Amino acid sequence: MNITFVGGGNMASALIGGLLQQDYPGAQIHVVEINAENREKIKHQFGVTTGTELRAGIIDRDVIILAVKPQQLFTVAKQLAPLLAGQLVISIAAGIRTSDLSRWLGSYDYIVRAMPNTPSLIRAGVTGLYALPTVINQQKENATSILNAVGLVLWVEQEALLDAVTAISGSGPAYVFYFMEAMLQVGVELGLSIEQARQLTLQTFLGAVQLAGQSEEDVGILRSRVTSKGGTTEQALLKMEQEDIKNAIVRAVHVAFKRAQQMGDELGSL
Ligand SMILES: NC(=O)C1=CN([C@@H]2O[C@H](COP(=O)(O)OP(=O)(O)OC[C@H]3O[C@@H](n4cnc5c(N)ncnc54)[C@H](OP(=O)(O)O)[C@@H]3O)[C@@H](O)[C@H]2O)C=CC1
Ligand SMILES: O=C(O)[C@@H]1CCC=N1
Repeated sequence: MNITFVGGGNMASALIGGLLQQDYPGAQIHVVEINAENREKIKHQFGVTTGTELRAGIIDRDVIILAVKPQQLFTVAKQLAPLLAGQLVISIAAGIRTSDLSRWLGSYDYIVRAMPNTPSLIRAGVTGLYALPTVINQQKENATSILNAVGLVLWVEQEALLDAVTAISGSGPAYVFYFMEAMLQVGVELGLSIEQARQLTLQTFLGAVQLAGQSEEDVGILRSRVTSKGGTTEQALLKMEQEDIKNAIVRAVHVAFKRAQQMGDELGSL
């Protein structure tokens, strides 16, 4: 499949990097990017062809992945509309509904909405997918195969659930990195070198994730196994409870979900 990315920023880079790591032929990937700095970065990092314009020849490809910011999608869609002739359009924009994108593209039928995440760069991503009912099976398979190359794929039947996917796994890596930043900070405050704090923190996340993934028990039980009576973890968790950390995280993730809905409402009215 020949793929054109429109927008070559953070998420497009993660997808392209993951695809190339899986031996996807770079010659089949083209990136349209208006930002000169990002365009150069993509060209040097991945060796794929780049350009600044949407035009026939670039767009007559099997798959077009829209990877601009949600606020930029309307303009891109309006430029793209006259160039479409049956290609599969995959939009990764948070919040933007397929019905609105279809309207901007002149009642276009072949749209899949995707919500990937940045670990796609190392093929450890996870992507939620939703297809307009008019998308043909072969195109759904193509979308699955592209996103499967960079991680796990999960189709949802109701498009609204993609806003939940956005709040959990789309934004999720940032929550994890935030927690890591806190652990690293304390490690250094307590006298470890940055490298030691980094090794301890990363291996702790990796080990905990692998343990949770391989265990049949739920994460609450796994947590209780770390928490020795009268020990250190108990004190740390007590402090977290007192500071209402879990509820703060719950509220924060709900806010991400609401923001996705809000972007869909606001930008969808264009
Ligand atoms: N980052 C993430 O983890 C994830 C992001 N997403 C979605 O992916 C999309 C991109 O996000 P992200 O990569 O973070 O954003 P970036 O800003 O890093 O990337 C978007 C790029 O597209 C460029 N661009 C803007 N207009 C055009 C145009 N008309 N033609 C070609 N290129 C254009 C931008 O240029 P300029 O900088 O000059 O505006 C920018 O370089 C968003 O819709 C986001 O919701 C989805 C899942 C995860
Ligand atoms: O922050 C954002 O809006 C995008 C969507 C999910 C991750 N990044």
